[in-house]
Amino acid sequence: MRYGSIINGQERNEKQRETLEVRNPFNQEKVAELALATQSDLEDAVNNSFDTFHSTMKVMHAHQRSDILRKAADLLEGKVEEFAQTIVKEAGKPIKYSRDEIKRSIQVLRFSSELAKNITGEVIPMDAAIGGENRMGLVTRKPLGVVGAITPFNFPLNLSLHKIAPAIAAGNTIVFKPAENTPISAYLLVKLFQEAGLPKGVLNLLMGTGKVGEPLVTHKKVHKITFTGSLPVGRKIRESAGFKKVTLELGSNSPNILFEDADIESAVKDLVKGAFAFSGQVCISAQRVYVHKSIYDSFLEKYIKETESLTIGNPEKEETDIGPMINEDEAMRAKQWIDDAVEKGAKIEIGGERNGTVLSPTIMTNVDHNMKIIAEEVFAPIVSVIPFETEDEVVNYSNDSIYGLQAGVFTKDIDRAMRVANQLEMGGVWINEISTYRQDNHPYGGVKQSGIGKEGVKYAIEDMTEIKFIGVKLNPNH
Ligand SMILES: NC(=O)c1ccc[n+]([C@@H]2O[C@H](COP(=O)([O-])OP(=O)(O)OC[C@H]3O[C@@H](n4cnc5c(N)ncnc54)[C@H](O)[C@@H]3O)[C@@H](O)[C@H]2O)c1
Ligand SMILES: O=C[C@H](O)CS(=O)(=O)O
Repeated sequence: MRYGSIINGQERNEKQRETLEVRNPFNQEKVAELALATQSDLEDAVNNSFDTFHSTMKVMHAHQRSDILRKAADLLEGKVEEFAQTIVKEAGKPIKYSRDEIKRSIQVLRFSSELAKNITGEVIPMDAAIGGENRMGLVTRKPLGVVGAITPFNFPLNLSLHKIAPAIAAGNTIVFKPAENTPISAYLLVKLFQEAGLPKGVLNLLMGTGKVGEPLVTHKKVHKITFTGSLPVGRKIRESAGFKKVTLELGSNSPNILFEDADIESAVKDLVKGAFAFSGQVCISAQRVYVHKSIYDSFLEKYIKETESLTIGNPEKEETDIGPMINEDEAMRAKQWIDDAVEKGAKIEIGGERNGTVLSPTIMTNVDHNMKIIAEEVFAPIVSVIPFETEDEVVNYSNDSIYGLQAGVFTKDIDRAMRVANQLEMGGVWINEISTYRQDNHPYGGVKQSGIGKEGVKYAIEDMTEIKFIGVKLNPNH
């Protein structure tokens, strides 16, 4: 199948277009061909989104936007398997995790549908200021206009919906540039919205690489860029976006801390999933596990044993826990980071083997903060287990990073849990839960170089609207 951009409801898929192949990361079979967008498609998409904002979207009421989002959720509920199988093929995500992603996506649509009807403002007590008597002050929320949404390969449906659904709820139009390796779910999503009754031009789709992402970021008619992806690209976007609002959801090297009173059995099970789900290609994947020295040996032994029980192989199979990475270059890069750490004195406790795009789940010890597998975002099935002695020490270790997205703290002592949570330089901290856990309705987004702004439907809507003050001077004699 060949997939093209969709602008004002029309697909642009002519034969003479430059194309890009999409290959199944597990077996390298050709899954699809992408008909790439040109500079003139980009102009058309942005202009059409701009015009649609001023015509269609400005007169579309909250209850209509809410209905479309709810209808999209209902339709997606009937297509879980079609979308899940697509993500298996284009991203190599094991089927059970692909289905989880679709189920979360349905919730994102439902939260957005509900919140579309609840975008409220406030009334300011104007007489609180001397001279403010007989005045009324209203704080209202207005949509921004055209939102440019640029998304990554690893949660191609849910992370796209975390931008598109709140943007629609808030009354914006969207130019959507999905990752070039996972364009099919993006295409199906735009079709799903068409079926749900979204007017053409509200959601325009541009197929292509960063080459089409760049001019979207700098375009004068785009009011906001919401980007999820890597730090280097995020940095570029920040520098070139000018006065636009920018949300950046970037990477991390998430720490998880186990104190001596942690429930080891359940932490072990959760941290296997937390480090290795989708081969660690999750921005909040458990990358650093700090374990109190009194339970270190026992934890490590159990952690290795549980990791041994994972099933590695074809992501289409129900029993598969670990499938491929997105491509061979990425698997080679990760393997090289392991080798580099070993050269510097690290030990592989389990894993460390690469077969094409598949890297076996790897636990490392004897690591230090100068190794890439600790200091940088590993984004692969590699986790390091590190002993610590004191609370201060582990807080310092955890904060010794350019990133700060999410962390996990495991202890039965609530005072300690809260003390540590407050000291961690993170966008979010889970207590007795892994860093990798995310619900779609809590604020989500990093500090430091993990990003700017928040998602989680309510918070994305806040970032996709502008506060507008309206003041009225009343005549007390009327
Ligand atoms: N914080 C989060 O919520 C979150 C969630 C998922 C993934 N991520 C991060 O995403 C990364 C992995 O995803 P990826 O490999 O698809 O990321 P990536 O940065 O390579 O690509 C993301 C998107 O940006 C586009 N792009 C590339 N260059 C561009 C440019 N110069 N201008 C505009 N757009 C450009 C790509 O085509 C793609 O659509 C990891 O670093 C991961 O941590 C973060
Ligand atoms: O990859 C990072 C994602 O934000 C994880 S999740 O889809 O939000 O759980």
